[in-house]
Amino acid sequence: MGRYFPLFVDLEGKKVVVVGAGTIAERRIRTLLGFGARITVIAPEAVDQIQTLAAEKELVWRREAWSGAAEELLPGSVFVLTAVDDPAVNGAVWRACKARGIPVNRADDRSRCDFYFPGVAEGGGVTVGVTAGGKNHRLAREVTEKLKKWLAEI
Ligand SMILES: C[C@@]1(CC(=O)O)C2=NC(=C\c3[nH]c(c(CCC(=O)O)c3CC(=O)O)Cc3[nH]c(c(CC(=O)O)c3CCC(=O)O)/C=C3\N/C(=C\2)[C@@H](CCC(=O)O)[C@]3(C)CC(=O)O)/[C@H]1CCC(=O)O
Ligand SMILES: NC(=O)c1ccc[n+]([C@@H]2O[C@H](COP(=O)([O-])OP(=O)(O)OC[C@H]3O[C@@H](n4cnc5c(N)ncnc54)[C@H](O)[C@@H]3O)[C@@H](O)[C@H]2O)c1
Repeated sequence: MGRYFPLFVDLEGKKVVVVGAGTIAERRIRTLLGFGARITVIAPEAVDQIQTLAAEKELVWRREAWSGAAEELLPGSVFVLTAVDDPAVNGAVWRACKARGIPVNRADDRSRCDFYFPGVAEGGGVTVGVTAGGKNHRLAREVTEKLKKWLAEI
């Protein structure tokens, strides 16, 4: 795998589908909401924070397991994140997205990501996305934290 190009995407008012509503989905949803995305979450169970966001109408939670019927929710999604604790489900979501040409990120398999979810640092009107090329999320976090501190000072 080569290096990934850092693309900056306008998400304001745009649809993003997230499959799974656990710890990883919640962290990523928070980041995406900060960029104005209109999020639909598909999962039978959700962590409290996602339930609260749904109750506050910050996102739409479809309380259902991934299925063929849920595929109808994919069209129009700028990209899809799948962060389910079951590789079979993540694989099914991945295939459905590939069949429709929708960029997809599988949180459990770096080799099945059309894009990586970056560490995001913002400050002083600057947005930085950090990746270690899929090979070292700890390093990505460390660099992101340093950048956040540095950006807060400018
Ligand atoms: C940067 C950050 C953004 C974010 O996630 O928000 C991020 N991972 C973060 C944290 C983190 N990741 C993992 C743990 C738990 C384990 C631990 O503690 O060590 C924790 C810690 C935690 O969750 O606290 C495990 C893990 N990660 C991946 C796999 C699958 C694989 O490698 O194949 C597995 C094994 C899963 C399993 O066990 O099945 C894959 C990916 N993770 C990526 C991004 C993508 C680019 C990475 C890069 O740049 O190199 C990439 C390649 C694809 C993608 O998912 O986009 C964020 C840190 C920044 C922050 O927190 O601010
Ligand atoms: N990329 C990363 O940074 C990273 C970090 C840690 C873990 N992971 C991977 O991400 C996966 C999710 O981690 P987590 O900690 O958020 O898990 P979690 O257990 O907190 O959440 C799993 C979610 O998947 C949902 N789910 C289960 N079956 C489903 C189905 N059939 N259809 C739709 N949703 C379903 C559950 O309801 C729950 O909301 C892990 O299995 C791991 O492989 C990735």
